[in-house]
Amino acid sequence: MLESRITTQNLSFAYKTKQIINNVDLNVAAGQVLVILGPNGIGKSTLLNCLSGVLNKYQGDILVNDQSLRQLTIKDLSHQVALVSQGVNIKSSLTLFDYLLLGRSSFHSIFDQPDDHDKTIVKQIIQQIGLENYTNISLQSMSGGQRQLAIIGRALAQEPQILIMDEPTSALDYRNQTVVLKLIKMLSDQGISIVMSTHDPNQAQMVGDQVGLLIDNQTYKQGPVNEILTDKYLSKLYGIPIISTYNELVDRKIFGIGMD
Ligand SMILES: Nc1ncnc2c1ncn2[C@@H]1O[C@H](COP(=O)(O)OP(=O)(O)OP(=O)(O)O)[C@@H](O)[C@H]1O
Repeated sequence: MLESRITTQNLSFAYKTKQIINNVDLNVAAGQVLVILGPNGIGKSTLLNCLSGVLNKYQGDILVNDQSLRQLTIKDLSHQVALVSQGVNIKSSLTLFDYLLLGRSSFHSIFDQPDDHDKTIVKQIIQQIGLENYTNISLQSMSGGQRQLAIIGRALAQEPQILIMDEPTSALDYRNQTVVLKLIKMLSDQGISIVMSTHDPNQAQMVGDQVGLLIDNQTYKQGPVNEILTDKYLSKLYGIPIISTYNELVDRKIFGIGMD
């Protein structure tokens, strides 16, 4: 199977004069999960939108394997990189099945109809995200959490090598958070590279290989989970005491907020 890594070189981005991302060098090896943490408004979505090609007026470079994102055609880009955006408010009269089929459009010319292979893939994905009972329900009739799962499903329908996920569990209950975190693990085991943002360090501990901290608009720090996910770094990142304890039942650290 084709595997892809994604790296950035001196990546910077500004909205007009408002500089958000400054000289970020990140790297994700094939099949690895990089979890981005940082306070509200620091630039996580901006960074992920650059990585997925949604924002393209950045400085520096983004490389998929050794090829610049700027050199990829839209079709090649959509086969390499898919974005799971924070779109729980999308209103669409499309059924879940047809919405996911849209994710297959880059495999065909605009005059082609989806074929049986596309439909089989979409059915499999609907099972993976646990929405079989909603196959023929319109997106606008679904709950926010169900729509978040649908957005993940549509990205998977692109069969990307690199998945960029902006807070993919933010609207989900504990059970569906587990569904998505297990899916992330399974996809990375299959060689898919994943960059996701979250506000929950516990998720970084559960699925991350690497953690990237957007500390301020000038500083990005990336390293292995064990090195970066420490009480000291997290307390500094959020400006409040963060205290972890080891839980032997789940065999990992659990992070909590320290309140005096
Ligand atoms: N289209 C835009 N035009 C101008 N400024 C923007 C735009 N989108 C975002 N910003 C600003 O850029 C900064 C970073 O926003 P971004 O959404 O990337 O942060 P974030 O870390 O994802 O935040 P959150 O955790 O709250 O989702 C914020 O100050 C925001 O106000």
